[in-house]
Amino acid sequence: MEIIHVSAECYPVAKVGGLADVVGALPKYQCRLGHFAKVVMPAYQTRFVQENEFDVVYESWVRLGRNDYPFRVLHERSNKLGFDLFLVHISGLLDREGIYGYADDTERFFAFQIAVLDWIVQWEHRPDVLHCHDHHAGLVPFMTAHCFKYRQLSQVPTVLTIHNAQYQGQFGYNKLHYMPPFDSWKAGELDWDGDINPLASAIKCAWRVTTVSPSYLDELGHGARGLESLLRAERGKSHGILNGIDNEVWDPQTDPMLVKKYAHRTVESGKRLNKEALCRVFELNPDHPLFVFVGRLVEEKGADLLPEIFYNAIQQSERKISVLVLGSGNGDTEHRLSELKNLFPGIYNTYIGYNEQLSHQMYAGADFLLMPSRVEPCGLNQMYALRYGTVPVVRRIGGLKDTVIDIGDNGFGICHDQTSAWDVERAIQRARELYDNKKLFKQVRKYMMQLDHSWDRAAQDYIDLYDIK
Ligand SMILES: Nc1ncnc2c1ncn2[C@@H]1O[C@H](COP(=O)(O)OP(=O)(O)O[C@H]2O[C@H](CO)[C@@H](O)[C@H](O)[C@H]2O)[C@@H](O)[C@H]1O
Repeated sequence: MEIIHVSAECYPVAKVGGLADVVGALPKYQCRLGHFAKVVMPAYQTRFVQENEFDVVYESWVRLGRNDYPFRVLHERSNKLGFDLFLVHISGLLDREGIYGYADDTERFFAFQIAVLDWIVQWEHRPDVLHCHDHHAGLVPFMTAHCFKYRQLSQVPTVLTIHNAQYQGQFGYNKLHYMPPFDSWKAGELDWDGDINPLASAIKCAWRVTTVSPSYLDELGHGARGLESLLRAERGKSHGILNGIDNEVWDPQTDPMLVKKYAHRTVESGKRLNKEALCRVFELNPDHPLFVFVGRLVEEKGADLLPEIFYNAIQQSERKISVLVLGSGNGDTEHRLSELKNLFPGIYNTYIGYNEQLSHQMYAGADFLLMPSRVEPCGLNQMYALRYGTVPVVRRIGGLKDTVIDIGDNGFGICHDQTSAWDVERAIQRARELYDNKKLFKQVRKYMMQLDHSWDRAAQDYIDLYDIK
């Protein structure tokens, strides 16, 4: 089967969050199952793009309104990622250092999707599936179904994977003319609530819709930033497939970013050395349980509550915990988290920014990883934590509910039901009790490191889904 993944992110080419991890791993595992999975994404100015070699496989131009943008499709030469990687290079639009957050993001991703289809439609053969990830690829199902110039692709099944329905990419009808000529009777399939909404359009037009965990699919029916009724209406073609993790990138036995590599048999000494190194850099006490948070500092992750949670938890523990935060996002949260350093030197520290290596070192060096998310479609961090022997402290929601079992239920994590400071503080207290129960703590760590969350299962689940005809 030939599967084309269309995405805005792919690790290690360009990463903002979990979308990149999934698109960097799923195709690799699909190829290992004997299929031809490929990724096509924008050519940003990232290190990976600058340091690797590419061949030009197609050249043309995209028209957006009155502007013409020449574009090139580049193919990575060495198959470095374990699948074919194609980049769409559009000068002036996509070739920037950042991935999102520009005033013309609508134009950028519109042009990207048109370029992708212009390229694919002139192939001599048809791919078996176009697999679109999130709203940046959300106009593809509409375009293949209704744009005249893509008629030859109209029979190619399209799959939409929703990694996060909080972001929908909506824009006004003043940009409708960017769309290549289409059957205007079908314009309603672009619309949601008076806007053109790429995510809603993809939910309507895609052949199948998937979410990144089964619980998230259920939750979207009553919380999806306005798309609840649409998701309920399209439930029949929707499936929840739990993400996996790339066991090769995330393996404490081989991870080159760690100070000391370790396996489940050597978890105690291995984690101790990583913890000491981390605590040295951030001036924390390695004898206290180390709680960490890694992620985007946004409300959906519960990051706005972290300053209050840490303030209270540090007092409640009589200053006998260590805390380290890595993340960036909301300016006010960043500021409040940084301020806390002045109150609790030697106990609390924070790194505002993005740092892949530090994230690995934190999963390895920490005792507990906090994820007090309000919304968590799947969550990968908790699965990385499990693999590195770090106990996840999570809210029971979305994929967190599907992957973490509380120690009270003979599991390996600490769960709480709400995203409130009180709930998280209670959970931290339970975590301290677990830390003090050395025998149980050791047992739990060893056990969770042997859980299998690799992509093998989920990669096959997607293949089974494409196969339903
Ligand atoms: N400052 C920083 N420095 C270094 N690394 C950082 C970082 N901030 C985040 N990361 C990394 O980014 C990734 C975050 O992945 P998540 O799946 O937890 O969340 P995200 O909300 O981005 O993804 C969305 O898509 C994924 C994939 O489907 C879903 O799991 C998730 O629930 C959904 O919200 C992890 O690899 C984490 O280590």
